[in-house]
Amino acid sequence: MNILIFGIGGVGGYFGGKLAKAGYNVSMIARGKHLEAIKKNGLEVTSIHGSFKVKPRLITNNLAEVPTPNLVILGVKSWQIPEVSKQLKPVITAETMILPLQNGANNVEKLLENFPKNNVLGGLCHIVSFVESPGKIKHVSFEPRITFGEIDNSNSKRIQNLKVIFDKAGITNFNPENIQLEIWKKFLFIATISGLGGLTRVSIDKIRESDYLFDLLLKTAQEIKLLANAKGVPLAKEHLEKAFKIIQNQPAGTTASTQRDLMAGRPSELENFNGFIVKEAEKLGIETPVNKMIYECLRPMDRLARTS
Ligand SMILES: NC(=O)C1=CN([C@@H]2O[C@H](COP(=O)(O)OP(=O)(O)OC[C@H]3O[C@@H](n4cnc5c(N)ncnc54)[C@H](OP(=O)(O)O)[C@@H]3O)[C@@H](O)[C@H]2O)C=CC1
Ligand SMILES: CC(C)(CO)C(=O)C(=O)O
Repeated sequence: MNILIFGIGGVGGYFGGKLAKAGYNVSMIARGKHLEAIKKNGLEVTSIHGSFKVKPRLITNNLAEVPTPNLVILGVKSWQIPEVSKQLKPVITAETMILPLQNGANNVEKLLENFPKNNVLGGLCHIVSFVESPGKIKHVSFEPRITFGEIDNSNSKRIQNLKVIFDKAGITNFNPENIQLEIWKKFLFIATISGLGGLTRVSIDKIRESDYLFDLLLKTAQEIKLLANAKGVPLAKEHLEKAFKIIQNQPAGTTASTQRDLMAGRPSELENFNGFIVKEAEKLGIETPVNKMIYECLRPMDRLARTS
């Protein structure tokens, strides 16, 4: 099994590192100082579940050097998927599985613009991790977990094989009955806290302390549920309640990664979060005024981050 990890950031670095450590034939695509550091010293993963260092079979920025992959795990940001898909095309065969782990609800759709259905899996992950310095990944909280499945939700042989691979690598994993629902459950949680968090620039506890802001948070989530339902995704009241239980239980000081990108003036996943909600809702004739307000307030900042 040739595994290609494209993007060795917090997510690609942690899960790719675990697969390489388990002895799988892992190639990694990275760039810049990070690439040089991994080439020289290997990939170092500092984790609350046990730190380790690995040398992947191949670390490069040149896809032409990579052995034909059976599995590609995408560790880039969601807005990078279209560009990365174009780069990947020459190495993808009819048998290759492409697994996106990004936050966001339309990563599968973006992949399907470039690849046939058979190549694309649905996926997401839970972890809090980041590049600490070139060659070093830090995992600081959450039990890391990959949720994955066929986009038609069938329990195929290749999905069963993938489960064995993740199990052998010591990666907690979950093949749900409905991968679209899982993607939207995560999206409901992450898009809700990221947008308003980015706009208010305060951590979750400060939002919880304000009745006004907490109500806005709830309205953001209700609009996401409305959109999901209009798209045929059975996101239910109980999922919304569960997401808010998690929001209620987040420790003081918690911020989401997209919120941190927005606050730091880095390009963010705004377009894939609130931007996607607003545009998709407009197509379906659904009103999403709270998400629109958040999106339009943050849009100039995100644009600036991309041009500066
Ligand atoms: N980090 C986390 O805790 C979690 C993140 N997620 C989601 O996972 C996705 C990835 O996030 P995260 O890992 O944090 O992102 P990072 O920015 O840490 O990692 C992305 C990596 O991809 C690299 N990359 C992008 N394009 C290329 C390219 N063309 N060639 C080589 N390398 C490339 C980036 O390099 P460079 O720095 O040079 O741009 C960077 O190292 C996002 O959708 C995020 O929302 C989900 C759950 C948790
Ligand atoms: C909320 C969390 C940490 C869960 O994986 C996440 O996805 C993010 O911050 O982007």
